[in-house]
Amino acid sequence: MSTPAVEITGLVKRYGSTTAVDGLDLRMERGRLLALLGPNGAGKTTTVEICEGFLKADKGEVRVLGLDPVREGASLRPRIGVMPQGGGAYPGVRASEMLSLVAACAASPLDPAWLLDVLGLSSVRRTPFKRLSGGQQQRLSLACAIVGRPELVFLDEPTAGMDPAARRVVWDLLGALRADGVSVLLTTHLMEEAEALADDVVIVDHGRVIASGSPADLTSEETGQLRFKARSRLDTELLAAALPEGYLVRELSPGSYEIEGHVSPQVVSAVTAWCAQQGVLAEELHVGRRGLEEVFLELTGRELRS
Ligand SMILES: Nc1ncnc2c1ncn2[C@@H]1O[C@H](COP(=O)(O)OP(=O)(O)OP(=O)(O)O)[C@@H](O)[C@H]1O
Repeated sequence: MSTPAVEITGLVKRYGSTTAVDGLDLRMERGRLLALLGPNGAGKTTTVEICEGFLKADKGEVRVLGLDPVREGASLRPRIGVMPQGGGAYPGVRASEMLSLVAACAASPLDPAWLLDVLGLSSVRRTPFKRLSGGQQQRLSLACAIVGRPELVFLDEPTAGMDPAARRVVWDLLGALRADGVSVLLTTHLMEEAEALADDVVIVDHGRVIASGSPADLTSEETGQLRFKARSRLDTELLAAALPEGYLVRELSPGSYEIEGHVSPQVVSAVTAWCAQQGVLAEELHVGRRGLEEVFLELTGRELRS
């Protein structure tokens, strides 16, 4: 079996009296896309920067592609791509020059012109970095991170500040990278992004992992909702009595009902049977699971950053 893309054990990093990372464990297999989620200040960027070799850990073991990012940084750097938070470039350099410069450092780079085109940046290729919009700067930074055909890319909030069309372009590109077997570790505040892209999600808070699994694993907890429409003012107490104990039945607005609890096939059948007994047809029946955002908020007890 190949070494994992990233393996972190007992990672600790302190800044003075602040413990940014507090005994974090994480394992990411090759060829996966892992999304690191967590509230502001949870320790995501610190963790990623330690993996990239930019910061030194105070305690713990970190291996990236089997290498120590600090001691073996020189061997590791050509094999990874890095997109730091907020991009980062010489303000006066033109978009295409910057990408070509980075490409020139790689043994077998992608064609910079093609990459600019894929990321919708061809029309601004002669524009200095400082005059690009925030979203364009982000896309250029992403291009720089992947132009060298890395085996593993670290992307710190890659789509922050992008409009929905640009975000879609980036998502497509990340999907293509993953299909090519590239390992991707990204941080994000967008639950939709994690749900759409990630094979694995790791939620951190206060510098520790508080939950991990696939998006489906994390959202397939017992609680779900069944919604349906019927005539208004059905007797919700009577409906609740027809279900096993513990289900909450509410009329959200006239004629619009919600049942909260574990929605099994038996529950769906009991609801429709009960409606039939009342001589009403349950329409627009919808079974929903909790989204990643709800799970996240419940676990961290905090609002997301917008
Ligand atoms: N250079 C630094 N000096 C002092 N404290 C720092 C430094 N960098 C980060 N911290 C602190 O370490 C903690 C973790 O910060 P980090 O940037 O890793 O969190 P994050 O999860 O990436 O947050 P965000 O979602 O806001 O980017 C925070 O309390 C932060 O204030």
